Amino acid sequence: MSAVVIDGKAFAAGVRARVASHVARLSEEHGVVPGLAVVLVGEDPASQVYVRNKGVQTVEAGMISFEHKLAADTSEADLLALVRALNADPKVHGILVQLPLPGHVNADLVINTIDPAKDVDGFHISNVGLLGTGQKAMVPCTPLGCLMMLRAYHGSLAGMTAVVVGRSNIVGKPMAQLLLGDSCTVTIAHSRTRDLAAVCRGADILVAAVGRPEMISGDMVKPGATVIDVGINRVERDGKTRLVGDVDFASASAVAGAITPVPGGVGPMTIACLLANTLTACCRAHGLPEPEGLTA
Ligand SMILES: NC(=O)C1=CN([C@@H]2O[C@H](COP(=O)(O)OP(=O)(O)OC[C@H]3O[C@@H](n4cnc5c(N)ncnc54)[C@H](OP(=O)(O)O)[C@@H]3O)[C@@H](O)[C@H]2O)C=CC1
Ligand SMILES: Nc1nc(=O)c2c([nH]1)NC[C@@H]1CN(c3ccc(C(=O)N[C@@H](CCC(=O)O)C(=O)O)cc3)C=[N+]21
Repeated sequence: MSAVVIDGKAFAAGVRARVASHVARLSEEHGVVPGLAVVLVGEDPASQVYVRNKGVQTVEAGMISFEHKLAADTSEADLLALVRALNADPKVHGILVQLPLPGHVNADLVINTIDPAKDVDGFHISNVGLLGTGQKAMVPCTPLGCLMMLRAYHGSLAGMTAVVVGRSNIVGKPMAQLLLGDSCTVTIAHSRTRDLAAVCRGADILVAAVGRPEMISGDMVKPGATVIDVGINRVERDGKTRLVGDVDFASASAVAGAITPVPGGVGPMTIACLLANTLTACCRAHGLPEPEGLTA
């Protein structure tokens, strides 16, 4: 069997087009333009590429992009002061502080200083609590993008067995909450899980968010399962730097029913969902109707 490849890049282009048309309507009918502020501390090359992509796509969607690039040795106090200034700025509807932050900064403190209504990453404890209790929240972009693709492919996910490999606050845990919200039977696996292969083989939906290149191989996949590969790993192959996922695409796609590729899968959807969250935050801030189908 050869799996259907879920085209995240095309899917993301569709989401961005829907965002852009809603943004155009907002500015025509209400004179409101959504604004996204992205804060990058330090000069990690991968983060710089990612932040640049976000800025370009924000502007392409008709929104305003505010980029704040700070030196790696910026103090925690200065970063907190910037976050508070962005909280108070009415032109800014969404705030994203790129992670990871340098070690001398308390990342939890920074994230929890963001106004929850502007927390387009959905990492603030208020949004985490709202999501966990099934209330309206800002939903983390990467898991939201995965959920959108799963819903589009399967329709209802109710009753399916889902396994999420990885328990980080930014991917694994919120992914599990969203799948539970869609009535999957959810298992979260991690580095201490016994017999990971057997756990994974029970999954109708297998989400890999591990950060280990090509760790999930075809023998860990249930025949016909849907495999979502969140991993973004830069590896050296034949003298070149290549991007690979946490799933061994060649062996897994021979067994799975559907699979997302890397690149061109979850990554582009993450940015599309960031734009969708910024639009949603803007609509909520102005008491205007929210776009449909762009939230969880
Ligand atoms: N496409 C996108 O938009 C995004 C992609 N990513 C990518 O997703 C991946 C995961 O990111 P993130 O969640 O931040 O990573 P973290 O490093 O925060 O978490 C990794 C998780 O994987 C688990 N793990 C590590 N090794 C194993 C193992 N051998 N067996 C089972 N579980 C294991 C860890 O378990 P334990 O808790 O026990 O240590 C941990 O829970 C990375 O490749 C990252 O680059 C991340 C964000 C967005
Ligand atoms: N506060 C915060 N929020 C995040 O959402 C966040 C973060 N910090 N820190 C880093 C991770 C990583 N992440 C990616 C998003 C898109 C691609 C992406 O677009 N990837 C393209 C390829 C891009 C390339 O070629 O490098 C693809 O998979 O096709 C990758 C990675 C968001 N993250």
